[in-house]
Amino acid sequence: MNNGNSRSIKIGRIQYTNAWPVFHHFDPMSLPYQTEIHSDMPATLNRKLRAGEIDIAAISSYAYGISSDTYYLLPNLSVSSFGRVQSILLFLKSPLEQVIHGKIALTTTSATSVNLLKIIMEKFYGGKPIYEDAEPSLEKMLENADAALLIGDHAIRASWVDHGYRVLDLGEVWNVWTGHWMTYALWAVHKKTAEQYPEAIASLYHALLESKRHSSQDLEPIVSKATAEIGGTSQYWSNYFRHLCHDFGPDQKAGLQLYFKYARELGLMTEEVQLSELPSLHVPDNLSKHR
Ligand SMILES: C=C(O[C@@H]1C=C(C(=O)O)C=C[C@H]1O)C(=O)O
Repeated sequence: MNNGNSRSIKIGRIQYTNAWPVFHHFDPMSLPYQTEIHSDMPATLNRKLRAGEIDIAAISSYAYGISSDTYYLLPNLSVSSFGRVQSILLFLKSPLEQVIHGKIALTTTSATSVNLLKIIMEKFYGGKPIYEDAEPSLEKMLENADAALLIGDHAIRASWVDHGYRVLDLGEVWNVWTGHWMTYALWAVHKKTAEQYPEAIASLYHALLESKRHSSQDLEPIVSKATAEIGGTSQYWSNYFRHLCHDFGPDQKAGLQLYFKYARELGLMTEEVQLSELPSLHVPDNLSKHR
């Protein structure tokens, strides 16, 4: 159905399980306007949103930070953790003392975590490693690097293999050093799209919130789906989803602003970031089936 929109709204969906609680019960077909779903790795969605190839997406919080003037944030949506996240992992082939001055292979799928790793290596550990981008495949990455950073399901699968490498959970390291939350992903919409199609974006936003609410009340559907599609036990996935937080309140904002501050201090970004949220809108009945 096309309810007055002259074109479909293009939505970017992170393929990794960490975003499932927000997307699983989100049915774009139930929205009263046309949509197009782009299901991709975070780094691809960052690029597509930046290029205007999509209108609204879950993207790396770092990617939001460097383009925050052109996007609105969808309030109270994120992928965050307080401490261990279990899917942002540095696998160490060499001892840590060697890694911090050695070579680290970085997954090409990430933006937040590669910069979080730089903050940890350089600001917290006082090192200066060489970084090299690589496809997310642990053994290949470690062929000529001292350590390898993987995120999302690539990290989860690699953590199940009995390879004997020491593993650092970057959510945990961040929390130990700062006492803060860490936010890895945010939902952003082009200001232009939000201004042109305010009701469509508001109803889409409400559908995402509704999916998040549904998942938080009952993890079973996403736990079963993850077990069937990725493997592992239902205990593993229940524990994984329980440790993730998909809200974005004052505590998560404070942690993310500290990350942005450290990133600026290291020259990884230049501007201060205003977290400007989508202005709240009344969703007319005919545009929301999700209230
Ligand atoms: C929690 C995670 O957060 C992800 C990390 C991202 C990044 O490093 O840029 C982007 C999106 C998130 O989905 C994860 O990868 O497991």
